[in-house]
Amino acid sequence: MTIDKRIVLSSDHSAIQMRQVIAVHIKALGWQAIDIGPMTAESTPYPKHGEGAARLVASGDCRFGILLCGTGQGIMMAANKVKGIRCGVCMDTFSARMIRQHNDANMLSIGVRVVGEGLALDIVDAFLTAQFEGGRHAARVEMIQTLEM
Ligand SMILES: O=C(CO)[C@H](O)[C@H](O)COP(=O)(O)O
Repeated sequence: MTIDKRIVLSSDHSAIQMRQVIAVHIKALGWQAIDIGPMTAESTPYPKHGEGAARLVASGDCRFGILLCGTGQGIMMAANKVKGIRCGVCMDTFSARMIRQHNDANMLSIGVRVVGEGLALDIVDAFLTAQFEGGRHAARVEMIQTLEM
């Protein structure tokens, strides 16, 4: 399968089950799920899991990344410290669509203590089916990239 179809998944201990549900879901949609764990529910710090997934996206090994923690916020903050990552927390499908269309986000973060499974899967679908619109948005994304230099 090409890199274009590879999605890295990671979380902290709060989201082991939801991560597995999302992995099954995206595989059914034709994506390859690269699940880098953690595999047990033992307490584990979200920054290292956010960073690990972000490095696979930033290096080009994976097209997208999906992150999960209790609120989605901490793991998103960690991922966004990695150069080249644009990750947003989404709790609704509109935002999930817009972070692709306007922000060319390459990672999505969801708070599993905030949204239920059905909505989380809809958020994933919205993120994966939307396309970056370019145009006026491209210059703005370039401005974000300039901040990384
Ligand atoms: O949402 C999170 C980070 O933004 C974490 O999942 C949350 O802080 C973990 O909390 P706890 O150790 O009480 O399970």
